[in-house]
Amino acid sequence: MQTIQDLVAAIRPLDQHKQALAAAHIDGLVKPLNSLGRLETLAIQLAGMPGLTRLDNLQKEIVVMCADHGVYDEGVAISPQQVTHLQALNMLKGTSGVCVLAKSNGASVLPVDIGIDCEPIDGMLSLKVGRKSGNIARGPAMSRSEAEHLLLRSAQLVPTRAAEGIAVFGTGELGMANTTPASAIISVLCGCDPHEVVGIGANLPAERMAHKEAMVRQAIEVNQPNSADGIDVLAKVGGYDLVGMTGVILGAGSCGLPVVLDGFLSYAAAIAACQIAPEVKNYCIPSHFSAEKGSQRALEHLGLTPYLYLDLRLGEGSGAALAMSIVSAAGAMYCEMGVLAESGISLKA
Ligand SMILES: O=C(O)c1ccc[n+]([C@@H]2O[C@H](COP(=O)([O-])O)[C@@H](O)[C@H]2O)c1
Ligand SMILES: Cc1cc2nc[nH]c2cc1C
Repeated sequence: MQTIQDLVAAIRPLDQHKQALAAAHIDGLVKPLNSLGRLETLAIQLAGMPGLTRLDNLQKEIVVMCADHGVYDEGVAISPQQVTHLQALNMLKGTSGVCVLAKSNGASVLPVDIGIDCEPIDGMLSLKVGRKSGNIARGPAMSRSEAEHLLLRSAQLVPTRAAEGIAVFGTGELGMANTTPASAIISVLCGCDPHEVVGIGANLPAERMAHKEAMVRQAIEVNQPNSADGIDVLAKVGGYDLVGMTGVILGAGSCGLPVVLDGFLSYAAAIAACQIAPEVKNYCIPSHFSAEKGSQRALEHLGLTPYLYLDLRLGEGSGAALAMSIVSAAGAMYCEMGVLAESGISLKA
């Protein structure tokens, strides 16, 4: 993929003919009509994706974009910044929350250093162009060319992993303070006040919330991001991990493959991806409703209804990992259920 334009142009609409055939197939399965609810609409969504050749035995992977954020220095998060580095090591060891949930749902985890504030980590894929993004409360997170470079490199991970058999991608992240840039992205692209979207992140005390909100407001004022240009918004008030997630979403769309979103950070990335290429929404599968404050607003903007309501707010891709089992179940239902016509059952009394 040479340019962002190529990436966007490769995102095709879902195949409506295949979807109509899939809907008819599902209606003929041995069950009352529509009784598998959203599992049925999910299978129809998957059936329309040009990159999926089969729906059974789907191989799944969560790509965890790990990065640090300059805006951490403004006191917008309480976890020590080194947690990004230390928890990235746990990603490699398999002891992080997402690793455990991915394993129990038959998915692999691909941790990526896309800007952790540390020396290169042995055994970890690196797309790093800097050790942490710029402080958005004082200037841009990165240059436009850095954002474009990282977007393309992240998108390229999808065909690379798809060549190894991965069919379903999940968006994960890790980055202390990243709910601050995510709130800024959502405020700008949804056209709403920061007060509507700024939340506690990883347990910011109530007395620091007004300051975090002020920093989001300041970031937008200082940088003046153009809400009609998703890349400008990501570069000015985003962060490396958020750009990486946006790249994975666009990359999945360009390969005609599904991408399962995680929580608040992936809502921000998905909103940016949809600004850049609206067609990519068809490839997005929501997972859970994050407990972060701005979730309702962000999901409304995306027009997506999550499958799981579990009060999760860990991030890392943990909710995407859980929802992978729903994606697999939709595929199994589609491929393995018996058909009414061969069952001797008539639905009419
Ligand atoms: O996924 C979510 O909805 C979510 C909500 C709040 C916090 N997080 C995680 O917590 C970190 C960001 O929180 P904070 O307070 O440091 O901005 C980052 O590593 C995220 O993975 C994640
Ligand atoms: C331990 C820890 C793990 C995390 N995973 C995502 N954000 C996190 C924040 C903390 C503090």
